[in-house]
Amino acid sequence: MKELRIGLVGTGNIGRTHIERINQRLQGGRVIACADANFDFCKTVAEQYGLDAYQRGEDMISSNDIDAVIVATLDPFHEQYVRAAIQAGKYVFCEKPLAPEAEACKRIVEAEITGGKHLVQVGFMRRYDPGYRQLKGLLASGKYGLPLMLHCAHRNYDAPGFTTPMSVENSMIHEIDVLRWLLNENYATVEVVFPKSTRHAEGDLRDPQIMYLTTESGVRIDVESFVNCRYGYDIKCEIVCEEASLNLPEPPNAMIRTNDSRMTPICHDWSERFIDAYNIELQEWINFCKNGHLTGPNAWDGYVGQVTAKAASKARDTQSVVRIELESMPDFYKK
Ligand SMILES: NC(=O)c1ccc[n+]([C@@H]2O[C@H](COP(=O)([O-])OP(=O)(O)OC[C@H]3O[C@@H](n4cnc5c(N)ncnc54)[C@H](O)[C@@H]3O)[C@@H](O)[C@H]2O)c1
Ligand SMILES: O[C@H]1[C@H](O)[C@@H](O)[C@H](O)[C@@H](O)[C@H]1O
Repeated sequence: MKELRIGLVGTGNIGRTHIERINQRLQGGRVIACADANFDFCKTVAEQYGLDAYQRGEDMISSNDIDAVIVATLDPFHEQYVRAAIQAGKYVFCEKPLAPEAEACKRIVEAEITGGKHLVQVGFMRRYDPGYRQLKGLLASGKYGLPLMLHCAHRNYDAPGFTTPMSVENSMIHEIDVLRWLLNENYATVEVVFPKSTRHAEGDLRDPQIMYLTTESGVRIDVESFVNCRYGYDIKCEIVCEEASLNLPEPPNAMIRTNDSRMTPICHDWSERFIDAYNIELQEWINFCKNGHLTGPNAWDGYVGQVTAKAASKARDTQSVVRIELESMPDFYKK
């Protein structure tokens, strides 16, 4: 295959950044078509980037002009397009979460198994972030003893329209996935507690929230989600091991001395903070689609994430510690 011809559904914020990175920076693939429920906007995006515009995502996905699909719509609409891609036998990269509900993720898993081919990759881009990859390498080296505790924070400058469940399902889902990948084990229990809420939280939103996870081997994790922190985009991860504390590196920035102070700027949002991770994940996805072998986060990882998120929702609503019940991984995903 010369160039992977990609159709993208969902031309919003991240959809457009993916079009730009694939068509202007990455190799071996090209977004040639797009679709969006807001068709007028979709046409302006198509015109800007020289793409074909489709009113219905399903029509684009089944078109013979398309080899592979990217889904970047709002979360509740991922399932319909991922399943349309599976139906058409096409590789599909779905932005996280695979779907907001565990049941929807399970339907995707079942459809993929029925189709008999690994087609789905989930946009858990932190697995590709050079900093998290360093942490994974340090843990694997065995030099620092076993991990015992993790202290994490996930802060967004703001999050218009966010609801209390979204802090887990849409935001902390990144930690749920990347920490399971880092530690190479599943979770056993989850609890969610609420500190005092910020005055910047809209409507009924409880913000910040703290999620406590324990893994099957007993590692204890705390993750703070603060989606209206109002100072920037800040992602922290400290892994306390038997003989060391391992810390996620921050993107480098020059320190500025000015106005009687020292200042080091930080990122404003995810698009700056994880730019390398997005580039690496999509370049690898294009390469793997072309040689017919996906290795990134799969539909089962997406499902496990939402089973954990569902347990977290129950823990939040009941203010109790909830056991995470996960069936064993199907053989299909062990290959
Ligand atoms: N990996 C990351 O760090 C990251 C970062 C940002 C967003 N995301 C994910 O990407 C997705 C999009 O987020 P965003 O910030 O770009 O949102 P956005 O609101 O900017 O864009 C969403 C787009 O989906 C379109 N849409 C809504 N319903 C649709 C439907 N039924 N069919 C087709 N199109 C539909 C909207 O018209 C809009 O253009 C979300 O799932 C989000 O969780 C991931
Ligand atoms: O909390 C946000 C995360 O920090 C980003 O990485 C995106 O996933 C975005 O969709 C979330 O709302």
